[in-house]
Amino acid sequence: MTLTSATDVAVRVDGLVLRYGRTTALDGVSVTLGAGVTGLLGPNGAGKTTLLRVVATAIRPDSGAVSAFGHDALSGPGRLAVRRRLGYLPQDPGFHPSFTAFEFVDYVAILKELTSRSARHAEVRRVLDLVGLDAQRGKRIRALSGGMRQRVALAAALVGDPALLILDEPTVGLDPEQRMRFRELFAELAEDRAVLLSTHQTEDVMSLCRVVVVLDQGRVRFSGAPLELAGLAAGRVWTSDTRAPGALASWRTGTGAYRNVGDPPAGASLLSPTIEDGYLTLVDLRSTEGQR
Ligand SMILES: Nc1ncnc2c1ncn2[C@@H]1O[C@H](COP(=O)(O)OP(=O)(O)OP(=O)(O)O)[C@@H](O)[C@H]1O
Repeated sequence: MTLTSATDVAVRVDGLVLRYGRTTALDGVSVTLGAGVTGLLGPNGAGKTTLLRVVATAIRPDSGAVSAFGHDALSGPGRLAVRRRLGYLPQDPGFHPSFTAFEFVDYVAILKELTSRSARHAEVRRVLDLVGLDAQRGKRIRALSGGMRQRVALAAALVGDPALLILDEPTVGLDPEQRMRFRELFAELAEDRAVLLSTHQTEDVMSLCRVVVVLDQGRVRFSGAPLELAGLAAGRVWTSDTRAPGALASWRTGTGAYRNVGDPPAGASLLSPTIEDGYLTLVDLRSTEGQR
């Protein structure tokens, strides 16, 4: 199945609950993914990585359902069918530092059941080329920069041309130029694929995502277009000459004026909200800081 329109559902997650001991990491999460990039935002510990790992079939939930491309991802045969169609870039890809970039991606390709050596090697060259690492393919991973390692991990996720890409903070630690390159690549890949992207970068969400899901304490707090998320803060962002003590967030900007998010005082001079402002109105970071 190729995803031809944004309304084709690739993945359906329904009522996921997952506990680690006494911590409830997912508390009844439901989401659907179609073609395009779905961004996952949320504070540290919100459950983003846990959700990605469930969709990637790396861990099982305590309850709930996950289906992808019409297969039940929680049953044995369904799980295998789903695994064959997904690529996963975890936060820690488990590199063996003495492997070369080529060897690492080749090793992943073997795990992905590409048994013909020549076809597999052609695929490894294709994905390394796609992430711009063709010239570095013989370099050992320990000798690569952090950004290049991220690209190796992305190449590994792209082996076999998966219809579903699951990316856990793929742009962390990248410089702005590399982030831009990754964005270009994700946008291109997402034209006919479902991409689930966990990130703390609200600019990535604004520039890439068709849908953004905000998770907080294991629950979906928002699901909609990035502009709708920004719109939640309409009328709640204002500028002032001094810090606004009652605001959810108040900071002095480079111009010397304060930017405030929260309930404005009468007569405040309002600003256009960003996606970050919308996020701040949903997730009151002050109420959760002590718990994380
Ligand atoms: N293997 C584990 N054992 C016990 N608790 C865990 C485990 N993995 C995650 N948790 C807990 O589950 C909750 C959700 O964690 P998760 O890693 O999914 O959050 P996250 O949104 O990805 O956070 P971050 O933005 O920091 O990566 C947290 O309270 C975390 O401490």
